[in-house]
Amino acid sequence: MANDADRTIHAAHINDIHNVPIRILIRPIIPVLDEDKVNSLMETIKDESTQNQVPPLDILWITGREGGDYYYSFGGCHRYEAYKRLGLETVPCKLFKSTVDDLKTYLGASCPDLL
Ligand SMILES: Nc1ncnc2c1ncn2[C@@H]1O[C@H](COP(=O)(O)OP(=O)(O)OP(=O)(O)O)[C@@H](O)[C@H]1O
Repeated sequence: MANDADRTIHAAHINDIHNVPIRILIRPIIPVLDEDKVNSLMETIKDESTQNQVPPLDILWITGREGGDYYYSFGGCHRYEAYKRLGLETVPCKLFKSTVDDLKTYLGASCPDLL
């Protein structure tokens, strides 16, 4: 049985991991990165025997008024950067179906008008 302490609140009941194209992820927050950590993660991800040690990113999946899908990503800054620098097309993600109200709790007045 999985250890609940290893899971975030968002992903606690979501088990499916999807390979999501990195180009469709919306990341509104500019991270402050620890370069050593990004490099170390790149090494771990590159090696097939260790890449499963890196947990998937948690994504807020929001459907807009016109039916479009928006994939917001907040945490996982170092993992995201490592996948991006490796030139990988997709990133393992857990999708959490969310609403614009959820998004507002992250973005406040910067929240886009999706609904
Ligand atoms: N070489 C590695 N360096 C750092 N973390 C690693 C490495 N290999 C596996 N991991 C795992 O990857 C995850 C990294 O998550 P962590 O919260 O530290 O950073 P992040 O979420 O990518 O960035 P941030 O917390 O800044 O948004 C951890 O679960 C850690 O155990």
